[in-house]
Amino acid sequence: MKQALRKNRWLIAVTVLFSIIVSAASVLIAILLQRIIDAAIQGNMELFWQTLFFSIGYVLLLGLLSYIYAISSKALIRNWTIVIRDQVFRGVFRRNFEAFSTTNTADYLSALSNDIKLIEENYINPLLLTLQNIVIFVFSLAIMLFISPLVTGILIVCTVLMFVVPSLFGSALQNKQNAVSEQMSVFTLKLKDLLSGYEVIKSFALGKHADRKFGQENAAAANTRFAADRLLAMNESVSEILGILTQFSVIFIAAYLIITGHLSAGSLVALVQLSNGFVGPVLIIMQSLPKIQGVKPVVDRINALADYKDHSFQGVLEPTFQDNLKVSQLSFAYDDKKDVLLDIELTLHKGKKYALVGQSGCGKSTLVKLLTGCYEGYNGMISYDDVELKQLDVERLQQMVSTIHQNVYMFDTDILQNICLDEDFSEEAIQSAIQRSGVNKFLLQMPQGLHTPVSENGSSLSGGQRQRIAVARALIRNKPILVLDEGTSAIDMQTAFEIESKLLSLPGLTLITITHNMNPDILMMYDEIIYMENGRIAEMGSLEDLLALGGGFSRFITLEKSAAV
Ligand SMILES: Nc1ncnc2c1ncn2[C@@H]1O[C@H](COP(=O)(O)OP(=O)(O)OP(=O)(O)O)[C@@H](O)[C@H]1O
Repeated sequence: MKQALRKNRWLIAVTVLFSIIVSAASVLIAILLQRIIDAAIQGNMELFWQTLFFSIGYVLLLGLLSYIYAISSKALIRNWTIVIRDQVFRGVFRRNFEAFSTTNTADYLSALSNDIKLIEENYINPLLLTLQNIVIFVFSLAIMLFISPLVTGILIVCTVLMFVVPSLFGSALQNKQNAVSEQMSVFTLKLKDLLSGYEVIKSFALGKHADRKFGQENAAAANTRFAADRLLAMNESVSEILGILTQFSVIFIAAYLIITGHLSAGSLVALVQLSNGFVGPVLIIMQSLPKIQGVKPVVDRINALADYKDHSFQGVLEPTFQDNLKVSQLSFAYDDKKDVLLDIELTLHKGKKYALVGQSGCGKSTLVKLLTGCYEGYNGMISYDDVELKQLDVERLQQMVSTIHQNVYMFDTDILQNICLDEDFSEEAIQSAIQRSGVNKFLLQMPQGLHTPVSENGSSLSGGQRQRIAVARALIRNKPILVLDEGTSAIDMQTAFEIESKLLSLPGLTLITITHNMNPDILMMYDEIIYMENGRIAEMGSLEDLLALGGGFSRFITLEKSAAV
């Protein structure tokens, strides 16, 4: 937040300056009114014309100044919104894999939309209003003191009373605003869940259930907002009543002073006008301060997201992978309760091909995530060319690895952009990647070819087509390490075989394939099969060696094959 405001300091200065000028100038209306009324009562035609011409010029100038203020304050809000959204977005992407996945993405969405809007409405706007009204208040006070110290004294007493109100509502409102933000976050989360689950809801005919769930969340969000608005309304009404009482006091006392000959009629009009400029600002400040106070937890949350610093993996050494990747006595638990990986000993050599197999949940994906620097909290050692991973610059390490996941995310653009992902590649590289991945096979059926739109998360493509695009995405980058996390599971057997065979024949590439495909024709092409059981490496060797061993892997492959039949 502070940085976002600092970046706009010139615009803030202009806005504040014009806010002061416009506010001060608007107070002078009272003096003009006093002069017109007194001129009329005294029958002073010269003063009348003088004041009339001055008033016309004054109103035109005030209009122009107000316009400049309005434009600069809107530009300030626009710039602030751009900067703060950018900062929150970058803060989210500064999170490492582990930190990112501990928060639901709906929370990030809610912060970037609802929370920023809440801050604009309940922090930035009230802050500008408060400043403007402080200026009006001070100028009105000065002129009123000049016209009638007695009336001013009474006004001050009433105003002190009015200031007590916001402090009564402040902390209650803070809790309510916080609840609104939290409830909106829950609402966004549920809504995202329901929309993402569209297919499941439709295919299981769960429309009514979805309606009911949405209805509950919708009502809960609206009711939480209403609870905060109810308190705001009470705060505003109490302030309003106090304001009216104050104005009545001024009029009655001023009227008394006119009757006793201590005040002119013009001064009464000026005092009434000034009391508006005195009470009005106090009212606005009273309504604005609780809003500013109330939205503080939301501001804190946005600050925490924008200023997020990743303290994991502080290593700075340039990673290399000339020879090997070693793992020694590696253990890991996600939640400090149960070890997901235990005493892993492993050496992977550059250019070799490894198949990682084992029952679902035995820790295959977790092992690969640790090898590629996704989680830092492991015990034991992972080293690239004998340098511990924690000493390496992990961002650069991750640039050496391409991963093809089972569930491929597709951006809502076309096929080409989903392969290149905003990077520039030569025509030759693109053609080579689409050939080797098998993308060319289905492009023939598409009139727009590589420029065919894929729709939201690739919904206009089949699972296999999405996976082939993911393979092209990885191949075009030519990284030394490729992780295939069941990355061809949705492709037909023949194409999957072709793709995997091509990957297996790339000489410099180190391939780690997590697979449930127990086809011996493919498995025999791997240099080593790493068979895992309950978080440990149970067996490791070529297909031939492991089958000859007749241990856990042999039983596993037999079971998998019979399950597939
Ligand atoms: N982010 C996470 N937080 C907590 N536990 C997790 C997380 N990811 C995985 N696990 C747990 O860790 C264990 C190993 O999961 P992992 O995904 O590594 O298994 P896997 O062998 O790759 O399974 P599969 O073959 O089904 O993909 C499982 O018990 C799983 O529930």
